[in-house]
Amino acid sequence: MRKQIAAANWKMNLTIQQGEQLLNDIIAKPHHLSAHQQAVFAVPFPYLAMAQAKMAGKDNVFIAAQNCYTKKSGAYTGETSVEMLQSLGIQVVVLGHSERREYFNESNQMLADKVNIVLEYNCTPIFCCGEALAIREAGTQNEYVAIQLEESLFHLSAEQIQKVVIAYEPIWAIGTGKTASSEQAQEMHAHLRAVLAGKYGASVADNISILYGGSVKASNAKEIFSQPDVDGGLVGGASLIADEFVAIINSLK
Ligand SMILES: O=C[C@H](O)COP(=O)(O)O
Repeated sequence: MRKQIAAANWKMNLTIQQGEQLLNDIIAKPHHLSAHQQAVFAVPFPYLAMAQAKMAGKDNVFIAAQNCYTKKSGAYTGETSVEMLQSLGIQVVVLGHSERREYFNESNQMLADKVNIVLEYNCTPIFCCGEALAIREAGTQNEYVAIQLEESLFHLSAEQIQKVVIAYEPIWAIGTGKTASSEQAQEMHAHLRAVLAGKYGASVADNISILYGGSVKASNAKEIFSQPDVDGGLVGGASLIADEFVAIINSLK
C-alpha cells in the first residue's frame, strides 16, 4: 500500500515555545500510526533541532524543512543546504509550496534543481503543485498541473520518482476555508496519477503518494482521505491546533 501521510506545515507561525508546546500536546493525545502511515511536521528552520529531538525514536514520525537551497554549500547568505538539514537528521523537505512560488519566484526549473539535490542526499521531497483560481475558472487546471510535474519531475528516473511525495494544493483553497470537494480532489489526483503513469507506467504511478492540501481540517479529513487517489494531506492552519491535527492523523486510511 502507498504511504498515507498527514503532513503539518506550520509555515511562518508560532514561537519556539509555542511550537514545543504544540508538539507536547500532540504527543499526549491518543493517535496511532500503522506501518504504512506517517506524520510529518514541517516546522520553521530555527525549530528543526527542537522538533527533531522531541520526536526522536517515534515510529513513522518525521520532521521536515519547508524549503532548501539548490547548492551544496558556499557563499549563499541566508540559505540552507540539504547537507545542513541532514546533519540535523532531517530527511524530508517540502518544495515548491505555492507561497514560495508566488512570493519568492520559485520556478518549475528551480524546483527541478531542488528536487535533484534533495534526492542526491537520499532525502524525500514533498513536491507541491496546484493551480490558482483564474486557472480553475478557465478550466485549464489539468494541463497547468501536468506542466508543473513535467518541468520539475519528469527528468527523474522511475526509481527516483518513487521517492517523491506529491502534494496537490489548489491555491484557491489554501487558508481560505474553501476546500476542494472530495470529488474535485479525487478527480485531480486521478489525473496526476494518470500523468505519472503516462510517463513511468501504472505500477510506478501506483507507488507514489499524492497528498491533498487546502483547508483540510478534522471535520473534512476523513472524507477527503477516503478518496482512492488521495493519500493524506498537507495541512496548514489546522496543523497549529493539537486536537485538529491529531484528528487528521487519525483520519488517515
Ligand atoms: O501547506 C499547507 C497548505 O498551504 C494548506 O494550508 P491550509 O490548510 O491553511 O489551507
